[in-house]
Amino acid sequence: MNENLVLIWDRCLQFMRDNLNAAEDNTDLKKLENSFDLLFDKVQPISLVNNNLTLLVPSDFYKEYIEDNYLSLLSAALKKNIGKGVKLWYSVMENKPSGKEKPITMNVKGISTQQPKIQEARPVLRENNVNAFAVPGIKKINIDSNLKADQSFDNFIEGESNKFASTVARSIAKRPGSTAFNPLFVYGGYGVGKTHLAQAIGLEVKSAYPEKVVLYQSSEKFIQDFVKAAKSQNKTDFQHYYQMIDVLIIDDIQFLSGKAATQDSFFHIFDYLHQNGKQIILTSDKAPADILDTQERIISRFKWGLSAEIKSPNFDTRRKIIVDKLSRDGIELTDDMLDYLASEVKTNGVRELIGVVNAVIAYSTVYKSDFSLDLLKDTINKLATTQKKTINIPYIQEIVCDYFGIQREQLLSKTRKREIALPRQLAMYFAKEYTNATFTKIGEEMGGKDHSTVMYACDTIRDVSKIDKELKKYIKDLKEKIAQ
Ligand SMILES: Nc1ncnc2c1ncn2[C@@H]1O[C@H](COP(=O)(O)OP(=O)(O)OP(=O)(O)O)[C@@H](O)[C@H]1O
Repeated sequence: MNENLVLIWDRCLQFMRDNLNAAEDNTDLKKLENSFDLLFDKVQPISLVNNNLTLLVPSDFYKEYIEDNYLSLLSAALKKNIGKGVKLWYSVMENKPSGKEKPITMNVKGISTQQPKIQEARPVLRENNVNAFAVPGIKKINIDSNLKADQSFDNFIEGESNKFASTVARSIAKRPGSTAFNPLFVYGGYGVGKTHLAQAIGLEVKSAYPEKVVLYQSSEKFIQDFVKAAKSQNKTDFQHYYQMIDVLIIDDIQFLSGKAATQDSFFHIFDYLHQNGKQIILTSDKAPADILDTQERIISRFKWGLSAEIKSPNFDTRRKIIVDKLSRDGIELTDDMLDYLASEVKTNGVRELIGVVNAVIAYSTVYKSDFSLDLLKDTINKLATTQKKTINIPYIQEIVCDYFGIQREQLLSKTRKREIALPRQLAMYFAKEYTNATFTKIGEEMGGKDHSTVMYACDTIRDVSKIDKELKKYIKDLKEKIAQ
């Protein structure tokens, strides 16, 4: 790289940094200070020819984030260090929608210090292409968006584990369907905040653009609706319904695995929405490449926009979440208590952390000013003991196998022999009764059974136990054993 260019760019960065640091009275700029190095570390100047400066950026996200947040600062830095009339170009590294791994670069015009106007980065994504599934005469309808008011950006604590995903989410919420992040594919482990973030986008869009139709849907509901529609020959209506949505959020998209017909329908909905500049947000417990039994054309579409991972929160983020949650309930703990909580409760997801904080809130409300570090430690120990007794699917399987004297492998097998099939149905029934697991999740843990098999098992046990004395006794005995 040209040494002179490096020096000039360094001076520009320094100018921007200095001005962010000085912006004590401007909270918006102060917020940007935190992301400055994170962002500009990955940006390189690659040429400066005839007042045309080209920056190499890892993806469209960087270009858009720079232009959304640093436009005037960057413009001033270029003017000061290079002179008037500098034109800025971006060279964007990215994966092609075909899913090919090899990065390509693409030159995109950016700001000019004469006319600091934002240029469209990828017109091809924003064109209103003619779409193959257009149905004339579709009218907007009022639907329940399935959004929960408490899952907003305001309640979402940012930290290293989710910084990237939440920054992108906020960008999308400002301009749904008009950024390059379409679809946004958020993935990560259990309870790390994927649903919360996806819901926050929906809420923000609804508040900024009330006329937009936003729909949050679990993939289970999507699959159930599809199956119902297919049975009653209403597949076209099903598709049309989803094609009316402006911002479609589908949670836990990995559950579409192995459902070829639902995938076909999803494919058509996806293409229609994408081609019409509608925003699609998907969450999953796996990265696109790790999702099994899903058509390649769908996996490649997952990669078209942006995949953002949310990881388990680190100490700092856990601490911030705890402080935020407590303060909402008007509770203050001392620093050593907060440190203790954040370091001891190292659950993977945020869900368990919130469970523990709720218990702490309950105890501190009872003990008030007597709630000390020792009492807090005691509370956490008690919780740890109770948590060991948590009823989960493997625990239910163990009890059922013990009771009927069968092996776990037999329980999870496909055999339809009554002496195995009945315990299996009972295990499914108790899994639904005693855990929060979905039908799909239970099916997965019961040896890869379909969610409809689990639904059928639960219905059967419920119905037959009303008249069958033997089954009634099994249920009574097993209930006692599970609760012990
Ligand atoms: N960063 C965060 N700030 C505040 N609350 C959070 C955060 N992350 C998660 N939560 C809370 O933790 C709980 C679990 O989060 P959420 O349901 O979004 O997880 P998830 O990743 O979708 O989980 P799953 O894999 O089970 O679907 C929710 O109550 C959510 O509000």
